[in-house]
Amino acid sequence: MNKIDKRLHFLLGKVKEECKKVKELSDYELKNKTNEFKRRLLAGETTEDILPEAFAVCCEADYRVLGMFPYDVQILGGIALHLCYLCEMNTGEGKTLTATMPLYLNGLTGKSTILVTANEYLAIRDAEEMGQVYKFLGLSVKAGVNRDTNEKLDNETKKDVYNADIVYTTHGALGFDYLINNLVRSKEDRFMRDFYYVIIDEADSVLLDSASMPLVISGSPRVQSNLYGITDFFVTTLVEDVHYTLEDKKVWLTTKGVEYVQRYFRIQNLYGKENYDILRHVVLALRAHFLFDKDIDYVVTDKGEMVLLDKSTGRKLNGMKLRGGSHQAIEEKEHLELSDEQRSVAAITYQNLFNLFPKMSGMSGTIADGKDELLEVYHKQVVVIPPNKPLARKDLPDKYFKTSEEQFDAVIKETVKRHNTGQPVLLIASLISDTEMLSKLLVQENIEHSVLNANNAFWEAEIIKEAGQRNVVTVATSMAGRGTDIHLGPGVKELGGLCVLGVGRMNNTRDERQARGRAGRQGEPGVSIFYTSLEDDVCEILGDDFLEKYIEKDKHISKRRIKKLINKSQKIKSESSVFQRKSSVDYDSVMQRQRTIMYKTRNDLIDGKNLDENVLVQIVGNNIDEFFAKHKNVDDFLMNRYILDNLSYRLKKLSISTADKKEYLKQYANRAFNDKKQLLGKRFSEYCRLCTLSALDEGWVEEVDYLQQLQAAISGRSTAQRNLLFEYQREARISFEDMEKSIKKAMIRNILLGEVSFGKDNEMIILYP
Ligand SMILES: Nc1ncnc2c1ncn2[C@@H]1O[C@H](COP(=O)(O)OP(=O)(O)OP(=O)(O)O)[C@@H](O)[C@H]1O
Repeated sequence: MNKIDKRLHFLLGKVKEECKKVKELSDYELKNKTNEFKRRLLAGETTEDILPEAFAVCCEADYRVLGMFPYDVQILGGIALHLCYLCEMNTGEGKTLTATMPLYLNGLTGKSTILVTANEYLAIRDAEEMGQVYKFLGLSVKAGVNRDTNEKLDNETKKDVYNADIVYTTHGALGFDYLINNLVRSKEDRFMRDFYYVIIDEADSVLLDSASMPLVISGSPRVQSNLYGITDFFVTTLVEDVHYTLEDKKVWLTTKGVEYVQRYFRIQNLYGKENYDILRHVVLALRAHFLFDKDIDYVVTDKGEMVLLDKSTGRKLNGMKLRGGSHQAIEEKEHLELSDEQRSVAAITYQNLFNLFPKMSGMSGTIADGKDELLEVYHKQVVVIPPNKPLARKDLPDKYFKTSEEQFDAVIKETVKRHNTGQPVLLIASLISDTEMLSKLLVQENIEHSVLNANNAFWEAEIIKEAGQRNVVTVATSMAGRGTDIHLGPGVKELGGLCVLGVGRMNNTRDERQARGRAGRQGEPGVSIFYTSLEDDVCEILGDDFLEKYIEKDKHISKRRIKKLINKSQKIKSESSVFQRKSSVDYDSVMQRQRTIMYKTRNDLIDGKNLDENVLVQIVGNNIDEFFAKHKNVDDFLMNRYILDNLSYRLKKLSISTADKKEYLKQYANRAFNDKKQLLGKRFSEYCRLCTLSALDEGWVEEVDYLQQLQAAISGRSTAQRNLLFEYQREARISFEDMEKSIKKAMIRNILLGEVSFGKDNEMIILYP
């Protein structure tokens, strides 16, 4: 037993001792423990000190309210979660109940305690079901999402939600709320407390699979660029390996390609700042043509709309847009009407979101597969909790086929065979098109079945519940592979439990283990088999030409060879995902550093931190110095222009010498500043704060948008000679400095040129220049 396991078992022993004592308490006494714990925490005891007792109280409440007493392994898991490890517990071991203990303990601190689950259905279900326990013990609990995902919660409701002792929500809702909470303009509109403790359910899916897709809040549309059409055509004239290189799902221009762009667009240096827009559009068009495939990455609907597909589940991602112009570039390639290109107002990745929690933990049935990456990126250790009962599921060896035709044929034969005995069968495929094909073949065999590839987690979960009944056949995309609890109907155990048939190699082994994990829950019997072929989506990475050679009609190829090729493809695929995620961490750390500074400054301003007037005067002076540095000859016309644009709408001649123009402007500015100060009296500092906030937001929104685009543009530069990350960091630093300068200008302009009036509650209304 290693050191961590020893500590967990030691604490488990303590909890079990306390459990014996707690059993004797009346309901009233048990509930009263919550107040006692809160008092003791306030008096200086730590959560670790009270862990054994608090866990015991929660176990007893779990039993009295839900009829389930946590097993020892669940208590172990709960302790590991409290100690902020990432916890692997087998699928079906009861992670939902496990989480009640650490959530209760951390909820006692009065600090924000949150559990994020994979979808709205689970968040609402768990808040309701597990919520009964917390309510019984006197803690409040809320779900942070609505049943109807289109219906958004308003800020007042959100305040109520995030003030609850324990919150169940989804990672998406939490991320967006965090961003929205940092866009508010006044203290009263804030609805979130500082983060404290989080448990991430299906942590590998959130921290790894969803990690590189940032959450982005979009604002007003950008003016539509007319470069999409030209660059789209231009890209069709390029020759592979002469003008561009395509490798491992990446594409970039060769030196010859760069020269060709320069000739074609008649520009000197494609990488010069002045040609940034051309570079960006060429890169976008290259990616649209060579990295995005119709019917695999996206579909075009009858209405002529491009809709993205989720590669791991095959779902249509309605309403989801690629960022930084990629969406429009693909629309252009497909000759569709271009949708509005929205500016990014705020963005964050999950990695950075969860790193904001001083205490972060997670659980999943399949997290140990990613343990090295999790340690490297999140500095988090994975702890594997043994199952309560030994696993009785039989995971049979994968079956290998040359073509998808043979593969589907074999799956259907196996389904028919098992179905004839009454055993329930769950077929899980990665792509929507595969589920449709399976369904067609089942109809031909006259087998009744349900197909789950819709976009509604509530509905899905209800149907999948039936999947364990006698004679039931269910076809689903891998979205049914996580978090769904399939109970066996009467007599099914005797038939061997649920049979999971996986169709096609998945992108990583974790998804496969999740799919198998629908069977054999809680030590029940079950069976799983995967059917794979060279035409599986993962094998695409080997290249069409290469594959065609093998798939040719009459050519013989041994099963061993097929197995080798498929294993290799999955390995390449998951390694390239790891690489992509690591590079997205590096890129995002730049934005994270900037965001930390900006949010801190913003929060200080919203919280009423006053600006030092001397500093303001100094900024005015610096702005003027910079103006003179930029313009060698400042004549009267330029001077007046500067005054009108920055200092005052009314030009008046001051009775001081204009011999030293710089000095004259500084005096002018000082007077304007003092006039404003006099006009506003006591409310001057509040006014300055609001003006600064407005300038800050304007600058930051531009920067966020720019960084999003910069990342897209940079990724298309030749990787051979350049360190892309380094270039990105350098350009990001320059743009941050530029932003600081423009914020300083805008804040002074706002202060000196802003028009103030007062509303009926005497609130300040400012019309910014
Ligand atoms: N201590 C317990 N006593 C009795 N039943 C339990 C206990 N713990 C969990 N269960 C039951 O076990 C089932 C599986 O629980 P749950 O869905 O939380 O598993 P899971 O670990 O989240 O699975 P997955 O990894 O698939 O999400 C549920 O039906 C639950 O009611």
